[in-house]
Amino acid sequence: MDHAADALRTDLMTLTRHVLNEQSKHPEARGDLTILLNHIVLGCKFVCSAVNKAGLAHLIGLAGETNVQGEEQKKLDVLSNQVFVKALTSSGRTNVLVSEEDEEAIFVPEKLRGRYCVVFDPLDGSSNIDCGVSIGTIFGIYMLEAGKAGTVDDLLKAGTSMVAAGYCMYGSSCTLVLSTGEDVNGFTLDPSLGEFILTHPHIRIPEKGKIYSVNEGNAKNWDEPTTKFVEKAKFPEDGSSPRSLRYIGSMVADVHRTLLYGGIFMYPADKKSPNGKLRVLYEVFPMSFLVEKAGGQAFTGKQRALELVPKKIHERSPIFLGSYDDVEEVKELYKQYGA
Ligand SMILES: O=P(O)(O)OC[C@H]1O[C@](O)(COP(=O)(O)O)[C@@H](O)[C@@H]1O
Ligand SMILES: [Mg+2]
Ligand SMILES: [Mg+2]
Repeated sequence: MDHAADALRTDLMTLTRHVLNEQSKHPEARGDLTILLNHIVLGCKFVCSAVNKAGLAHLIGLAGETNVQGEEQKKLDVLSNQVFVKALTSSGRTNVLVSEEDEEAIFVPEKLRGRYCVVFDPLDGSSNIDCGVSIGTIFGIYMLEAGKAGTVDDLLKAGTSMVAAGYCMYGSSCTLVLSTGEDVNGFTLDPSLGEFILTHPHIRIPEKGKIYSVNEGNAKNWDEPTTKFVEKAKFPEDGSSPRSLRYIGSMVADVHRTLLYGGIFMYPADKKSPNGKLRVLYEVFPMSFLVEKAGGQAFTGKQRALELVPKKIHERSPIFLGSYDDVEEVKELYKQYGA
């Protein structure tokens, strides 16, 4: 038997094939989610190619506009948003869209309308664009009843109602991490083939980590549980080695490392930002979904992150996510010291 050829047949899995395999587990499925995911993947490939060329093509610069968060938009933010709105709308499978870059929700015209709602951050970590550090796209998917014209209320629901979530990281390689509700799998883009290949099957986050990830520049404004956690990470009381600090400042990259190596990523509340910085719908929920599916936990300082019910589409929340034991420690500290 030709073992090499056999290994190739069984081990080489493209993202397209993987999504079709997932679909086949649901005999009633009509392939709508598969088509939608294909369009998201197309958007990711497009943005990846733009990110790779950005420095060369003088694409980077100010677009002369500000987004709904009051931040200056880079051209790449604008371009990524346009790419995803087009990719999602033209899939013919979406209904209501919420993007970080658009103040209002987008309602897909009736002739293109499908049953999925998508929330997304088209370009996450935008302060890192100019220095070539990893950035990404984050998305979460909800399903409506068939034939229904969605409203914003269909998205103001607990994160537990998402049916799929993922992110694509534009870094030293382009990596897409996806969960359609069971396990979490990572795919790396082979740029010459133009295919995402399964490189990280069944991602499981280590139960306990040795890394903590937080913007320590905000430390003077933190609440007591966050301060205590970081103090213990640096000066362990049990004589163990201190944990390492890693903070990239792109949520996608910081969460990706946390998923693979373990540890905790946090963007806590502080005196200046009592709701933290990260947005519930298209940052906190999709990442919490992936971390939970990989065996970790996600906590807001008050509750399980996915049980939060947002009141506004651009709402923010504090977040602590990562290895099960590390998040458990944070939960204990909130019990002990309160917020
Ligand atoms: O610079 P800070 O305050 O540490 O914030 C970093 C966080 O802000 C973000 O860049 C916000 O995302 P956007 O770039 O999509 O606005 C996250 O990716 C990151 O975790
Ligand atoms: Mg973001
Ligand atoms: Mg963004």
